[in-house]
Amino acid sequence: MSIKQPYGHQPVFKAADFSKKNPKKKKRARDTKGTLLNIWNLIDEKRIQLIIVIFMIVCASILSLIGPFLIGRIIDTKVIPKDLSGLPQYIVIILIVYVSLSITSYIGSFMMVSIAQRTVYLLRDQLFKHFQKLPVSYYDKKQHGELMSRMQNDIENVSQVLNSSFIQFTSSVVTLIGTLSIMLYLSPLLTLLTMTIIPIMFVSLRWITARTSVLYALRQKQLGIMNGYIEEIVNGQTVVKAFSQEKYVMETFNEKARNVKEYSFWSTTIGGMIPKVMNYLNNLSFAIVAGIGGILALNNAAGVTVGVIVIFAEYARQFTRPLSDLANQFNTVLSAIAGAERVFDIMNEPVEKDEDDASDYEDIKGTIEFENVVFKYDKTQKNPTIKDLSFKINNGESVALVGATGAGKTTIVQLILHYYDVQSGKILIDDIPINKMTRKSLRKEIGVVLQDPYLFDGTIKDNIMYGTPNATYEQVIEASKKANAHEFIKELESGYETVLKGESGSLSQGERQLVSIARCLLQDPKILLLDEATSSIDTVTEIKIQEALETLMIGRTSIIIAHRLNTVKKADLVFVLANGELIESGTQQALIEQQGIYYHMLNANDEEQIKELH
Ligand SMILES: Nc1ncnc2c1ncn2[C@@H]1O[C@H](COP(=O)(O)OP(=O)(O)OP(=O)(O)O)[C@@H](O)[C@H]1O
Repeated sequence: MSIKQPYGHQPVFKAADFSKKNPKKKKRARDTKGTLLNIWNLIDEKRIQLIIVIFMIVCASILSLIGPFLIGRIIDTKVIPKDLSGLPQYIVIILIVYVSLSITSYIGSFMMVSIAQRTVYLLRDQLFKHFQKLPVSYYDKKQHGELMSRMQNDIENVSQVLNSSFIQFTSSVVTLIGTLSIMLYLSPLLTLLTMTIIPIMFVSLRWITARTSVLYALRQKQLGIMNGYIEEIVNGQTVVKAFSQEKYVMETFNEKARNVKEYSFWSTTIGGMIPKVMNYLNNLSFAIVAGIGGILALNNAAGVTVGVIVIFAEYARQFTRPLSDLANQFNTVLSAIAGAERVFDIMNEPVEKDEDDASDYEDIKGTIEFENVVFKYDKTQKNPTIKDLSFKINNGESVALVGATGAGKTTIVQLILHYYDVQSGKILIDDIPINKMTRKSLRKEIGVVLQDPYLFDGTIKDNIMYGTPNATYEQVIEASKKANAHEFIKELESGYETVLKGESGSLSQGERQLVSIARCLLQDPKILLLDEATSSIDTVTEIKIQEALETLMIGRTSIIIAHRLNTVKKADLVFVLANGELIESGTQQALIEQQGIYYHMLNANDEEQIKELH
């Protein structure tokens, strides 16, 4: 959680804050063509369907142009000359036109929704699958919120555009071209008059959208900040309460919510001007066409008739609507393409990949060896996190890693799991470099028990079976008994079927660790990597954990990031680390006798502690 000055104030929104500097620039895709091509590839087997949709949209748009044209013709050829012959046929044709219009646009929309949903499903599915394959180093560099935003917002934008904007966009283009062509054909003069409003329309729309796009972007940003804050505070509730920061949290939230409110108010208010302005301009254009067209019709000039005026009145509306739609949709489409590009960017990130000559190893015994290992998390890092580290742990041995915070204990564990590649040196399991083993076969033989074990939403049984889905219920109980977890689980109302929700429900940290030890026992790995819990666990549970860990360690090579003397005492060897280097190693007896760093770490003044270790 970020630390802020209590009761400090964040800058609040000022109406004058929004400038016309366009933040959209950043949101434009770098490679629009490439991104569209990627989407096209994703649509894949639905391409024919997409072409049918485009055909339906074109038909619907043409049909919507025919309707007013026919009405105008009826006025000129039937109503004004008072000749009603053939009128019923005209009416039937108009009916057919409008019914066909409804059918084609319905079919088009229906098919488009199916294409859109499938495409978005594929996009989500592929992105999620890719998330599973990305190396741990990728997640180190990215914020959790950012990745969530790709998964949710960016894909949602693509979904919206495919669901509705695509049809609107295509139909606007066809309608615009069609209307303009018919208008020019009927009366170039009236067409020119209708178009007099276009410059006014463009200037006013530009003025409005320049402001709304900034405001919408700022609103989204503020919304993101507010949502991030909610997530942070929900997760950190216990800390908020422990430090009595409720008032500060409420004030800070209020400020963020106020920003969202202000930006939403201004963006909606200014954005809401668009339909009003368009309506006003439509009426203006109608007045011009009706006024000047009327004079021309009365004087039988320029081929203008009452029917033509009626057609123009309708077309003038049809002409400005797609223009404003296009202006509105343009940014939505561009920002969705940019969102899609960000999604494809992630999908282009290299995945965790085994070397070509890596093989599956079935019978790992569990010897672990580091040979002059040098490792940096980041290539630009000046000092390596692990510096020329060498050691060997024979199979079945247990090693306690000790050292100050930041010494590199967790890093060693992560390197054995092959989460990262080392810069130089070798890590060997049973004399085989781990980069020659598939990660799957390596990790299958490594059990991990973390300080604060992660349990998933689901039953306790499901959590114990997480790495061993084919285990029987009896095996689950047996593992739990060995892990000292059976006692507390059976006391729960639903026993093994107790559902854990959100941060492992109501289990204590100690109980969570017992469940994770049971999970590890069931997995029955050759190598164990343990990170002992640091926080205080009640003595009874602690004894249970100690016992469970001892059971777990029998017959396995174990590396324990030890925080308790008792654990260190029971390990075969102690490795003392400082700044990524092994500065002392040996049995604890030998280290104490050596009276070196480990001895001093144990607090040389505390005779009791030393005695306890002997
Ligand atoms: N993902 C990471 N990216 C960059 N640096 C990291 C990363 N993880 C750890 N480090 C750095 O590497 C060094 C060793 O960290 P590591 O977590 O291995 O120490 P540790 O001995 O396990 O400490 P602790 O006892 O506090 O858990 C630290 O300086 C830490 O800041």
